[in-house]
Amino acid sequence: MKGWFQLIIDYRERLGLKHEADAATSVGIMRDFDNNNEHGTKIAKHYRKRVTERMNKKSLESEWVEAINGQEDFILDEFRRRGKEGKLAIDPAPVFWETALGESSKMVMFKFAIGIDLREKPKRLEKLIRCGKAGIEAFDGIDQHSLIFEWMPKFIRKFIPISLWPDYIKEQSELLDEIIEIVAEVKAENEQNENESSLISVFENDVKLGKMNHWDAIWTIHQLIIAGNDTVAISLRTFLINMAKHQEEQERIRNALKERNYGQKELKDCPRLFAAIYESFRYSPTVSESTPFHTITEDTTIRDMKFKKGDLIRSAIGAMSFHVGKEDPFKFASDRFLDENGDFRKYDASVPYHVGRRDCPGQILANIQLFHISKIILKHFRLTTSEMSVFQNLQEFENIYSGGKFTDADHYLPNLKENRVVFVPISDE
Ligand code: HEM
Repeated sequence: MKGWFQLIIDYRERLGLKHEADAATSVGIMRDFDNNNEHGTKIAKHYRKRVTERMNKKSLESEWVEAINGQEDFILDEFRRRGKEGKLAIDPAPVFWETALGESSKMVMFKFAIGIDLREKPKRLEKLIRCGKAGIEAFDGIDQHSLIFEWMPKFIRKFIPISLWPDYIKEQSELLDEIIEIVAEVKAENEQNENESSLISVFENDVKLGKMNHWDAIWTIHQLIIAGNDTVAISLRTFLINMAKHQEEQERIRNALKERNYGQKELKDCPRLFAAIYESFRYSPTVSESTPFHTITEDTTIRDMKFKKGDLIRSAIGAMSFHVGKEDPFKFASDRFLDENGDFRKYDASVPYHVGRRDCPGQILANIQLFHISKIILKHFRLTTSEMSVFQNLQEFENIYSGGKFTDADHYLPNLKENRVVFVPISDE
């Protein structure tokens, strides 16, 4: 893991770019708190606390919901145009790569992290989206070429021409440059205006208070951008595919949304929609395994399996989801996530964001995005498809996923092979 970040730092040094930090912070952010990277561990704990505090602020939730609702016309126009008014089946994900992260104005993720309007800076927006996507692809779908580079001793690496270095290094360096510039802008703005309008402003204040340093703030924003981009886009795509494949479910959710004229403000205002989002996570997980940054904290035996303190483990999130509820696991049935009062029901085995000290710090924001963007789409479009197979057993389940080579687009997340949906405008029916 250290190699991944160290390579970006070495690349910048080779180009003569200023870089005071070593990879400690980023490694700490991405690895278990129990390792012996003291500075990284401290910063990882601190940044997670700050992200959670900010996400839990109810006063900010309405701002994000407003930001998403502000995308309604954009989402409507995009799907009508790309899907030729309901005549063409399209892959919805590219729209979300723009909306989940960006959109023309009030991007939710960037609004949360950066707090500035990128409408007048389309080049910056394009760069953040492109480099963020390249970051997660390189991180999760690491290939031999990158591994050899990461683990080769630095004194050998310095003789290798920069043109032969893996492409993602260049992109991650570009991303860092952009973040450095944005942080400087936010800092200048904060000097005139004391309020903490974004996570960057929060971190900037922490830098002043000595709780983190400048580079910790930069690396943390880098992590959030790469982790919060494709995950939301792919989850949205999968949810829409599941809606297109399961017409009755789709209709029931639409009816529930209509009851309040699509005015639901919070997740609890439409448990049926939230249940379907969780059923979609269960039925076709976005992230099928936790990160490998968890260690056993004391010797433990579970059934006949013995784990020793310090063992590295990762959870099979996808496999666990086959143990949620009593119903057939191969059946898409969002009712399993509703209790007898019709409220959302949780399960220990349903952990799309995993659990514990390294669980996903972006989950509140992600759920808000999934809920409100889906609501807008179901309001304006009936989703259909002719090309998707429904699976009834494990083998069929595996067959509908890409299972391809690392070079396949999107291989790093378990993606459905058939992913096109027809967006039929409801007003035109
Ligand atoms: C539907 C969307 C998302 C899903 C399914 C998802 C899922 C996950 C999962 C399973 C992990 C690993 C947790 C573990 O191993 O314990 C994770 C980690 C992480 N996620 Fe998310 N995530 C999503 C969206 C986001 C967003 C929007 C952000 C940023 C705002 C984000 C930031 C992160 C970060 C920084 C980590 C690493 C945490 C650490 O190692 O301490 N994620 N996510």
